[in-house]
Amino acid sequence: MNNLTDLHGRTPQRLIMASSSPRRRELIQSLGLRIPVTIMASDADESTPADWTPQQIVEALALRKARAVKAMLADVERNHQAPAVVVGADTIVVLDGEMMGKPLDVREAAGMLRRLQGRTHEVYTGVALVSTMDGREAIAHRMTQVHMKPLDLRLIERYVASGEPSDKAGSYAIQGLGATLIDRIEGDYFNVVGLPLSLLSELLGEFGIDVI
Ligand SMILES: Cc1cn([C@H]2C[C@H](O)[C@@H](COP(=O)(O)OP(=O)(O)OP(=O)(O)O)O2)c(=O)[nH]c1=O
Repeated sequence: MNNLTDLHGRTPQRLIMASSSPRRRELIQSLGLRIPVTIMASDADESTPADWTPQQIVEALALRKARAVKAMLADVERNHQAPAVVVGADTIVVLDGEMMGKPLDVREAAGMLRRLQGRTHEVYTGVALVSTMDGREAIAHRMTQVHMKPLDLRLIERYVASGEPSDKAGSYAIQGLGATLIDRIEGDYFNVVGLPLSLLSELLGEFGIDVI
């Protein structure tokens, strides 16, 4: 027996993305995996102690999301035997050590963009995989540096009015109109969008799922 199978020699037969984010859904589906991929939003608590680092936060929240969906599955699928791997992810933006999640309203969105404009910030995304077969877990994160152009206040107001910032950490979407606000990045683009596909493929490999 190799380390890609559980004690019964089984490999995961399905993947469950523990997310309500349409970006994460599209990204994981873009891999075209041979096993079925389904989506299930988690109800995980996203509060964290004030002294945690960005790495600790994104890894812990990614794991909470994956564990919460695994627990929900145990309730709703008592008789479902097909072994699954649940994937959770969490993204935050960090400027000068200050962490930014999703804005509560347009005022906060504009405030975040006023601070980010003309500066370099970091985007952290944690990814966690949890097996329903044996409870095995794998957790990691990636960091991408993002250089944002200087933006004048009227542009920020117009961008916020577009509605795009509302459900995005740091109040911008690099995959949307926000692309025009970014000068350049260092690191994985998909990490900024919310699911680093390169890291995800490495973790899936540890669970016996080959992307290519
Ligand atoms: C910086 C940035 C973030 N984002 C998004 C990715 C995440 O969806 C969101 C960060 O919030 P998260 O709390 O990580 O995720 P979520 O609440 O949207 O979804 P779920 O917890 O159900 O998986 O910000 C972009 O889409 N583009 C970007 O450029």
